[in-house]
Amino acid sequence: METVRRVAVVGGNRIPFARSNGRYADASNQDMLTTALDGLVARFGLAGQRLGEVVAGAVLKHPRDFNLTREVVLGSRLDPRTPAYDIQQACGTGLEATILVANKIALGQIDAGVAGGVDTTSDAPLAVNEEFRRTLLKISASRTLTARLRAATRLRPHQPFLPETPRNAEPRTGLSMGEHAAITARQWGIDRHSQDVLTLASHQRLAAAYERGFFDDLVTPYLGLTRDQNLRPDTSMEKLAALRPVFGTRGAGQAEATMTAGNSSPLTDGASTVLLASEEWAADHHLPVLAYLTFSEVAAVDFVHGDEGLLMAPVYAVPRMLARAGLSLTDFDYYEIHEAFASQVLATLAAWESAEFCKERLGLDGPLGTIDRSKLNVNGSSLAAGHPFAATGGRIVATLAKLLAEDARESAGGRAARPRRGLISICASGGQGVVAILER
Ligand SMILES: CC(=O)CC(=O)SCCNC(=O)CCNC(=O)[C@H](O)C(C)(C)COP(=O)(O)OP(=O)(O)OC[C@H]1O[C@@H](n2cnc3c(N)ncnc32)[C@H](O)[C@@H]1OP(=O)(O)O
Repeated sequence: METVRRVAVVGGNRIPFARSNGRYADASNQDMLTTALDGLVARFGLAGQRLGEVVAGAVLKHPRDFNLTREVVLGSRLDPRTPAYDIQQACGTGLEATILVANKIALGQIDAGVAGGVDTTSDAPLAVNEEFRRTLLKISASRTLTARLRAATRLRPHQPFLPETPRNAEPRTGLSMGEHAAITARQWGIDRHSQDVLTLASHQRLAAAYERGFFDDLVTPYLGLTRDQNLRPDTSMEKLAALRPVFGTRGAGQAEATMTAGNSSPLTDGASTVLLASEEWAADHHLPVLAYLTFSEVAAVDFVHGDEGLLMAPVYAVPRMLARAGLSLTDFDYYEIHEAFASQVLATLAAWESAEFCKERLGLDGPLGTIDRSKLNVNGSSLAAGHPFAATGGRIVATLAKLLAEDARESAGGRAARPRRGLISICASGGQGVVAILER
């Protein structure tokens, strides 16, 4: 059995995130992820190096992208002998990829690797309709001309013109992510004003972070974008309050619909990567360590048969992880809670603050705790930056690792100080949640 080693986050690189059908409308997943990876290679002097592995993925993937990540490695400046493969855990993909690479490093199976994710809603895959596809398969599998002609008689002129587009909907319920979040918002009584306050803070904090150069060594300009295209530094409570609700507007309770295009993350294109390594590998390559990935957890909720919110699985994953780590919810300097929707972040916090919920559902004696809001998403999150599904995890890991490193440097002035800690929480479709702890 190998010894468990500490896993270092060395750094990250992403491209600015673009609005759907915005600046990256003509870019593919492969183009974007290759650019993000090559930026990482350039930043850390990895050209020609053979890494342990590269793990990444996309939520919306074309059939042509058989092993997208391997194609990306072959198109990058890494040694082509670097193994690579795709994973998919919805919006948890980037963080799950990070955990996979980290686990192999911890077990001594590899010394360094890259985790990443990419998504485009502009270049989404289109499938031909099911009936047409089945007929084409039958024609191509037919062995004789007669059989082929017989299969071809099932073709109908309208079939080729009815493509199937991917829907941002949960297969088991047919509801969109936003509709699910609206149900949860109503269950938890999350009001419009609180959602807009969180949204405004996200934009203001992301803008401030860009202004002070925080992202200078995390984001590489691409196709004319130097910062996230969705960022609206000039947004205001008045502008947000003027937007009309877009989710929860049908059926019972429509009068209380609170979710708008402002307080929902937008459809986004983008890619991110993170370099992870053993401490020895980082030292051998003269690369400073930003932070360490110490714990992770994945949970799932039964949103199909029960009354659990689709995006509420992190509510369960976090306390389990805290119990294993011997920590409480308030033992953190920073909280990175992915902002799929402002209402979902606020419902998550409300659940942890509810004695009743924590007793009944989490088996605790009382509330899990209340977090200090000034420590939440201090450099903005998905409401402002956008949310290219699989790329969000890498954005968050790299951002938090750098934040912890900066903070440790500033607060200790070089002296040994208490460890700095950050919590990552990402909700994913399918009723799942991926969470992790970074320490410095
Ligand atoms: C998938 C997983 O596994 C887990 C998850 O993360 S779940 C989350 C997955 N993601 C989603 O579900 C995406 C949800 N978002 C959407 O579907 C779409 O963005 C949306 C339906 C909410 C809005 O779409 P849209 O109408 O095309 O947005 P958009 O045109 O940008 O904005 C509408 C208006 O609001 C305005 N607006 C948006 N944000 C604003 C802000 N912060 N301040 C001021 N105005 C704003 C825009 O300017 C626009 O105004 P005009 O019509 O006057 O131009």
